[in-house]
Amino acid sequence: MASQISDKKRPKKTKKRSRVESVEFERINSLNWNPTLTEKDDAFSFLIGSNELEGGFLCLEEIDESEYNLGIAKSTGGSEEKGKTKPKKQKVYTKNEELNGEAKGESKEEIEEVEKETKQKKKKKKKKKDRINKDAVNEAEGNEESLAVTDGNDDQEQDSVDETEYYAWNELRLHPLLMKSIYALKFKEPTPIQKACIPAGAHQGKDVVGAAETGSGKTLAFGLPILQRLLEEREKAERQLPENGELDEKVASAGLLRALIITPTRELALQVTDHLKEAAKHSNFRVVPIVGGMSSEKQERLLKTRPEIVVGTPGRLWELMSGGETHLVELHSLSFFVLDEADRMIENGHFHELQSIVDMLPMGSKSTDDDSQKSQNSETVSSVQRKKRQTFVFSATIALSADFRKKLKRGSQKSKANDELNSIETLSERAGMRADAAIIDLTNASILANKLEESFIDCREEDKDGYLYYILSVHGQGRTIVFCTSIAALRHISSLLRILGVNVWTLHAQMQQRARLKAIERFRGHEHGILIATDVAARGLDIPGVRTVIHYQLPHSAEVYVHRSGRTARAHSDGCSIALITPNDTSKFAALCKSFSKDDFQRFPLEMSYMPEVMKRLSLARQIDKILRKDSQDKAKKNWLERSAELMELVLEDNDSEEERVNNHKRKKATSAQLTNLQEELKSLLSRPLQPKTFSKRYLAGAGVSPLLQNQLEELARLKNSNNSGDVKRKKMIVIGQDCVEPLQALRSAGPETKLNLKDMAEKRRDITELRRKRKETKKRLREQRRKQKKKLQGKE
Ligand SMILES: Nc1ncnc2c1ncn2[C@@H]1O[C@H](COP(=O)(O)OP(=O)(O)OP(=O)(O)O)[C@@H](O)[C@H]1O
Repeated sequence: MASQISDKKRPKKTKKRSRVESVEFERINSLNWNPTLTEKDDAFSFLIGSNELEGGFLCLEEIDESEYNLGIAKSTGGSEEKGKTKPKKQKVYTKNEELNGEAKGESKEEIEEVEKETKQKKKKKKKKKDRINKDAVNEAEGNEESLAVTDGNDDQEQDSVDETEYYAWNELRLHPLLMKSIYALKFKEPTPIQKACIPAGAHQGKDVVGAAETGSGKTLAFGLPILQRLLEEREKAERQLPENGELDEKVASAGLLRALIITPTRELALQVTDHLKEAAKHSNFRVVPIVGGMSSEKQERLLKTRPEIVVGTPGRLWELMSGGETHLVELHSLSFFVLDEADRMIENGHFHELQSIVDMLPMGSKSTDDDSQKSQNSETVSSVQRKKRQTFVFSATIALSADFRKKLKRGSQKSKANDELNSIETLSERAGMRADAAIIDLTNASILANKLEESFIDCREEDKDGYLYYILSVHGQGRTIVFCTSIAALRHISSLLRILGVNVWTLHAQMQQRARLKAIERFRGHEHGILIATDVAARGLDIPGVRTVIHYQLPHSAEVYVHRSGRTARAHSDGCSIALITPNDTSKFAALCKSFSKDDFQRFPLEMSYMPEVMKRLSLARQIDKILRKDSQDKAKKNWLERSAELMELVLEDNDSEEERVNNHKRKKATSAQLTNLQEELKSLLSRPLQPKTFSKRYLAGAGVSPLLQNQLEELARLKNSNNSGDVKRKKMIVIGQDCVEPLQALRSAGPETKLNLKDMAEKRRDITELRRKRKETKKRLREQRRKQKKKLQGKE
């Protein structure tokens, strides 16, 4: 309907509108995007409202609207049913239609009611402006009190904000409503990737390829430009309205899908949704996640609320799109297309669906007849808007991908030889990325996060469990994520650690989505939590306070290593990673180091005197685990047999002889007694703190060291170390209060002797190979000599 209106009138109005637009543009550009709302600038106050559709992990986990008061319209998703979710926007459009005399089926009373409501709103708006104005006056009069930035809907949010602390954001000219969110998030300054991407994405309207280290704020680097442009667009249309009284086509496009963000994992999609919701809190844009593992019907209901921004995983998105879900197939209005963790997207398991989604996007500037066909169905958005769709492609490891590395080096020039279909470059181009895209690569040579300290422990395969237990119990401070490559390994260590009394949560792809989210939520809620995860948790998960990442098994690629390690040392924090390296891993590890251009790696400092006690406990735990595993396997087998028999209506007969039954019974009893004994023994060991066999001269360690004693010992260590400054290597004393020292702290306190120079290592390896070759040659020569001598002797005879 809206397009019918504008189509008829457009030719006459174009000139006037473009003049009005240019005046408006000038005015908007001249606006100081300072969050101090003055009467003149405060055109947004009436838009401020709470986004009722709050998501978050738990909301989505349960996703039962009634439990979480989501207020999702159950039937048609019509605006009337949305309740409080988007009332203001909806009313504005109704009014617009009325002004254009095009409103259908609206009675006079309805129109009067709308007018009445609009008047009330204006009154409210004026009240708020007065209040803000008063604040501005206070400020102008030199009142030192910081301005309280409040949400338009409630006065409870009275956190006072000292805007001067946020001056670093000024140059980015973000919308006041976005600045309000930034104050609430307490992000004092933009991160470098945000600084680089916001001008290009938000003000120059460019496509952006962004590469920056893990945890560097990439989500807002694409999220803020999207919100900024949507806000500007809305504001412009709102301002235009009273002047020409005509319905703006972009305003009419609200309620259509404007931004589609695709992430490789469900958890990441939910997290990005949460992050964007926080940023969009005051702008009233709706952000909805569409991910697998949750009921499609419920997600379809979420889509009926017609969110402007959808964040999803390729599988579920494609499932709904190919099923013709209305909101998702109306892509003519899409102005932003984002590939987060783009390099992961082109890997197996994601690519097919993603390609199908990309192929559904209108072709932008390469618009074809086919597109114009589609646009006939599009009621509201002009082809100009379609051509302006922005594409954002982000990842921390994009620069590690061979084809993109080339592109990043070349700048925005187009690739000449790009035959590979499943490359990020091809995918971006198919998604409509323009040749003048801004390419922003802030990754350093090693790609790894700056504040990340890396280390390794070289050990035998059978000792890995022991070292893992050692780190978790001797240095059990802060959150830790232990990464495994296989689910079998994950099950093995989580079972052992639980027997050893270490509380762990697990996360892997075979878990139900609900359980996956619960595990993350619980891990997030525990200051010293331990999460054992496969690589589903490697990308994007943003959990504050993760201090240590342990690679129990090395990942298959350098990219995954970067992302795993990037779960720590995020935002402005530091952290460390520890890789457990067995002899089988050495070549893989060397290749990893090579891809990060790393010269030296640090050995994690171990206090070996703990190991006898560690191994004693571990041996008991392994025996207990074996018995419990066997028992549960037997039970599962029995249950399966019984169930199958029941299904087939058969009666199971016990064919065992009396003697066999007695023996079985005896065996069970003995196993049970053995289990009790082992458990008792382990319990008694666990009741005592883990103690080193002997106190080393260099390390003072032990459980239960009080903070006071810890301080005194540290002071002593400092004194001792400064007295022996000449011979630091031998005499340096480190104080370890068990459970008080984070792995990072232990790593930093360790002397330079733990540094392993990889060049030296490679040289040594070369020397050894050379030595072996020489030995082999000598042996061969000797053998040859002996053979000749033997022949000679035989000839003489
Ligand atoms: N300007 C900022 N100042 C402080 N913290 C910020 C800022 N921007 C984002 N953050 C915080 O930094 C953390 C990491 O952000 P984000 O998840 O966007 O990183 P990322 O670069 O996408 O990481 P990854 O590559 O691992 O996905 C988040 O907790 C986010 O809230």
